[in-house]
Amino acid sequence: MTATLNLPAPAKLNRMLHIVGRRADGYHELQTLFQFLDYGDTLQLTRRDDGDITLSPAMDGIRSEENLIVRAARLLQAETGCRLGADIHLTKRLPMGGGLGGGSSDAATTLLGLDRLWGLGLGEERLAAMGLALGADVPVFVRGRSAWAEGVGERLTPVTLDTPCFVVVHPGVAVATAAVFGAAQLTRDTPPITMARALQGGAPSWHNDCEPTVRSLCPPVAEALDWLGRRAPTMLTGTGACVFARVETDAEAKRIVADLPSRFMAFTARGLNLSPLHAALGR
Ligand SMILES: C[C@@](CO)(OP(=O)(O)O)[C@H](O)COP(=O)(O)OP(=O)(O)OC[C@H]1O[C@@H](n2ccc(N)nc2=O)[C@H](O)[C@@H]1O
Ligand SMILES: Nc1ncnc2c1ncn2[C@@H]1O[C@H](COP(=O)(O)OP(=O)(O)O)[C@@H](O)[C@H]1O
Repeated sequence: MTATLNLPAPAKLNRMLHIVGRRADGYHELQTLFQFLDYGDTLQLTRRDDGDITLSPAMDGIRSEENLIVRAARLLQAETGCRLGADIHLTKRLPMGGGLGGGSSDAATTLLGLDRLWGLGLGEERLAAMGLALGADVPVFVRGRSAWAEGVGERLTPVTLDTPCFVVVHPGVAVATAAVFGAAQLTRDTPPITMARALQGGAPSWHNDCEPTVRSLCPPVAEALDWLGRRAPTMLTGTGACVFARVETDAEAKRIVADLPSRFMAFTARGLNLSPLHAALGR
């Protein structure tokens, strides 16, 4: 059996995001379209026979046992009684608190990668349920298909979206998801729509209900929205901090990035309907 796997942990974008209510436990009910990007982190997973889980290099500000990668590995051991372990090396490219789902994607790659490396053969159903225990955004990365999501993001319907080139701008700050959902001014009562209606309108009709709140809580995000918005139709992803624009050609994307003020960071990427993780695993 293979002892080492090198696997991608792609970024996601929320192509639109509506907040349609609030549950009794305080969590917000969403309607959102998730899409993957051909850009993200990379994990190298090497099997160990002694049950230990190691993660390198250390990530600033996150203790190893809090890291979603280590938590995903431990959860898989606890749920299955598997006595194998792993050395995990992370190449981190996605900004933390960026709305690109980096931590959630790392967790999903750990679940699917160790399932393969340890020969567990768990189905996607069980892996997605374990993922949900780690975070609301983990199941979509486990499923690996562009999706219409409802609830807190766990009720997923696969969809096929357009796959344009995007410019993603990171304004150099992190946005705390809890601060956005705790803000008094947040719109929480957008009337629910059907998936068919969301898809029918297409990109020009899409918006993110978090955007006005994040704009006022976090001026650098407002600046990034305005800067990119002068060049192409721009939106916030998730609760930020990253903003993205859909562009017509790779050349246009490169022109925009070449113009970038030094206070921002940016990358270009293509939208994908199948996660590169699933492509790599042949799922
Ligand atoms: C809203 C999304 C859209 O993709 O934003 P991003 O995190 O990607 O920016 C996600 O679903 C976020 O999911 P995730 O990042 O896992 O959120 P968590 O860490 O579980 O939530 C942090 C805090 O935000 C609040 N929260 C989160 C999700 C939600 N649907 N309703 C909430 O009220 C809760 O107070 C929670 O304690
Ligand atoms: N492997 C990981 N990568 C990124 N963040 C992680 C990881 N493990 C735990 N976290 C925590 O999850 C938080 C959210 O990170 P991330 O998923 O990158 O942002 P977002 O949810 O905005 O897309 C981070 O601020 C960090 O405290």
